[in-house]
Amino acid sequence: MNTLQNVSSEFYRVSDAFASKGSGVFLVFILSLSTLAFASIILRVSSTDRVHGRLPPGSFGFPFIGESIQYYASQKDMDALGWFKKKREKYGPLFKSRVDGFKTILLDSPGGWKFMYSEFDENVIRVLYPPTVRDLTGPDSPIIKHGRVHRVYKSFLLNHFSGVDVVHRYIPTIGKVAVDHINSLWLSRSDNSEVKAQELLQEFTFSIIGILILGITDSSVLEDLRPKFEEFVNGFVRVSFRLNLPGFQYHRSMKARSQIHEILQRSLVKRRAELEEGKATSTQDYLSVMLTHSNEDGYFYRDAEIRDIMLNLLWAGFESTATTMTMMMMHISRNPQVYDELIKEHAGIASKKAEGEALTLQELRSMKYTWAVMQETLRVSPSSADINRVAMVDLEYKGFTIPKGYRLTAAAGQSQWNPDRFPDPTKFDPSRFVTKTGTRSIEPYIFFPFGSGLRHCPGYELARINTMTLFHHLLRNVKWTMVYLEEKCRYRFLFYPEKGLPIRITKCKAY
Ligand code: HEM
Repeated sequence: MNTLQNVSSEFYRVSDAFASKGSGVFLVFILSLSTLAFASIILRVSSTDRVHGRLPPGSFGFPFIGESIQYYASQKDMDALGWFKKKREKYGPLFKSRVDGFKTILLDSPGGWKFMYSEFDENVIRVLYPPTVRDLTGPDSPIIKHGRVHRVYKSFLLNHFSGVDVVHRYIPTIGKVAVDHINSLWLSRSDNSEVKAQELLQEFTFSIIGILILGITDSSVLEDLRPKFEEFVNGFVRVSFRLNLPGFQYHRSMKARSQIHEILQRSLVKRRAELEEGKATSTQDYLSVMLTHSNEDGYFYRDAEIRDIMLNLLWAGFESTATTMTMMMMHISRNPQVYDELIKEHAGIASKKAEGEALTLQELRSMKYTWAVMQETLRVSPSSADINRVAMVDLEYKGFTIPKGYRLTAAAGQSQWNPDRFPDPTKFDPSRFVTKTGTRSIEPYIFFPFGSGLRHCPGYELARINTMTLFHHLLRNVKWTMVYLEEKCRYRFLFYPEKGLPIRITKCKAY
């Protein structure tokens, strides 16, 4: 084990003790120990590695915090002249730094990103999540697992969640939820009063995931779940010590996690009974699938695993999709020519359909311009700003050694905001992804909003269909204007409009 792994595991051990105990005596004891441990961490982190080979160029910056401040500042702001660019000019497309306490190798080339994504063997490169994410997602969470356990889970998920036949089944439900949502929440507010688009879009995404994944159709259950889920998510996005004590965000989020598990367990027990009584089908949603199908080893998931999987999917699918839709709405509002192109595309599709007829998968896939608008949204305002892995052995890349225990990081902004790859990067221009005759192909490994390789997002198709469907019905029925056209965006691991995108809605029949 090298220094970093010693440091990380020591840090995690101390942090584990903090996280699990709450008594006063224990706290005093732990506080003293942790002061010593922290001092030793600082000393050891500052010490030099014994590296076999040549490290990539760069500097680690200050002990422990390293260059985290510069790193996060450059992720917030699409300033092509920022820290990333200075580093690239000084060191080239592969450089070392220290971010979040980790000795980190930042990769800034398609070849480097391809290398990082080749998580071909968990004994070589692994996915890396911080301990708070590990705690909140749970011990049975498959996304933090590696190797065979992860692969079997992933293929189960993809078979039962993203296959074409499954997607066909989901489409009418998504269409119905979208129309009901617009009728009840958008058209009812079309008196030009101010409303926050972000909240409406979150409501929609939550209902879809609630129905398709958790199998919750009862709106009172969803209403009960929602505030608990928000508290749970705060544990990922707010900076907090990993202290399971009242007053700390970590404690509130872990408590919310237990409350959500209770709700999920009730849904699970209810569904099991409904399946036995023939009142539910084995494929009506992902909950039914998990209760009735075994994975490829012939193994049925335990209740604890099902709860963790459901909560993981809710977490992974909710914020990313809702935020992407919100940012997409903001970009459309600011670019009237994009709005006009969208109307043209959707009017063309609607003209071939009877009033109220559901969209088909083929029609959703034919929405090339809308898809380009969604991609351009994810380019300008990425919803996964960085992807992290850890080297499990000393790795060799381009004549350099990436030592065991080092973090490998691909920062979306480095690629997506680079003027050499995307000219005039601050301009919102969907034509980067689409031509008059179809989709424009993008060089591999320069744009990866849904990741790549083994960890590629399994919710990709769902996110796309949700967005295409909702915008088809929204553009048809309402016109919105931003209250603050120059509203700024904040970055908290995702980009959010600072004020929640207040808009005014009016009814319209665009096509
Ligand atoms: C616009 C919406 C979305 C974006 C931009 C997005 C992005 C991503 C990215 C970049 C990753 C890869 C992370 C890595 O390599 O470390 C990922 C993984 C994942 N996503 Fe999504 N996602 C979206 C929607 C969804 C939805 C709707 C779901 C499910 C309901 C979902 C479930 C997951 C899961 C479970 C993983 C982990 C996969 C694994 O560990 O193998 N995502 N997503």
